Amino acid sequence: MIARDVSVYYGEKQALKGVSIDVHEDRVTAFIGPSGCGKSTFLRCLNRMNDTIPSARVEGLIELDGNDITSSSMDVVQLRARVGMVFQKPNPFPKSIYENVAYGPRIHGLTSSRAQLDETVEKSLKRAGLWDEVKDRLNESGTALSGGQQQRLCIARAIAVDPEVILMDEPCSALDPIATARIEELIHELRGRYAIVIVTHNMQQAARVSQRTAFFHLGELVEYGKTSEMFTNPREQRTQDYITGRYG
Ligand SMILES: Nc1ncnc2c1ncn2[C@@H]1O[C@H](COP(=O)(O)OP(=O)(O)OP(=O)(O)O)[C@@H](O)[C@H]1O
Repeated sequence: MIARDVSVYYGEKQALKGVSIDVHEDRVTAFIGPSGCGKSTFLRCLNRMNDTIPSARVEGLIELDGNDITSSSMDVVQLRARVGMVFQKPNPFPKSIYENVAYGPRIHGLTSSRAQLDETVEKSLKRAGLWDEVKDRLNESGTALSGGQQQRLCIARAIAVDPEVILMDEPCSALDPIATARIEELIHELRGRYAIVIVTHNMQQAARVSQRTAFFHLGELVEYGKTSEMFTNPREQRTQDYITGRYG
């Protein structure tokens, strides 16, 4: 996925200023920066979630496989299957565990029989590291699971439609350390199969899970590069100040 000169306005206020970035298909990219710097705003550009905010206006070019996703002819439902999203608060549908995962493949017509759908549900739950915990209670409500399990269910739901990119907006901030560690392990396991972009407040988490890091400040992309280099030898003073805890 590539973004070129992307700016976002909420009414008159400019929240993002000319951001350009290439998201690598086989890597995990972390977006870091102090509160209000525009990380989530930019993440939401990548699957047109800003469309749901009436005051938001997006300028610039964002391409997925060479197609401009900002174009009015882009099918947004289709786009959100190709570029899935996992939110800060786990948000399973108030339906069974099975239905949470089966919903996407069904509405997108990805399976032709019940057996095939069963297979997709099982495969997605396995990839999300949840199958063993739920295989005997697929008909129970998704909302009855623990927070960490709910988040893995949301990841299984995203995976079920075979996306190219998975966007995660602070996916662990509502979870305890054990549930957080499981999600981080899962990110490792999913890497290579999907491009993953994760917004995180937690710099240790960015350092642990990502290979590329983008540092945002006041709506600008200040620095983007290899995570290992960014945390040991940042090019920009503002990055240095942030990672050493001088602000944010
Ligand atoms: N729906 C909205 N309407 C108006 N302004 C908004 C809206 N969402 C975000 N903003 C503003 O845009 C700027 C960037 O916000 P954004 O949420 O993208 O930052 P962030 O880096 O993700 O912050 P945080 O880490 O606190 O979530 C902020 O000044 C914020 O107040």
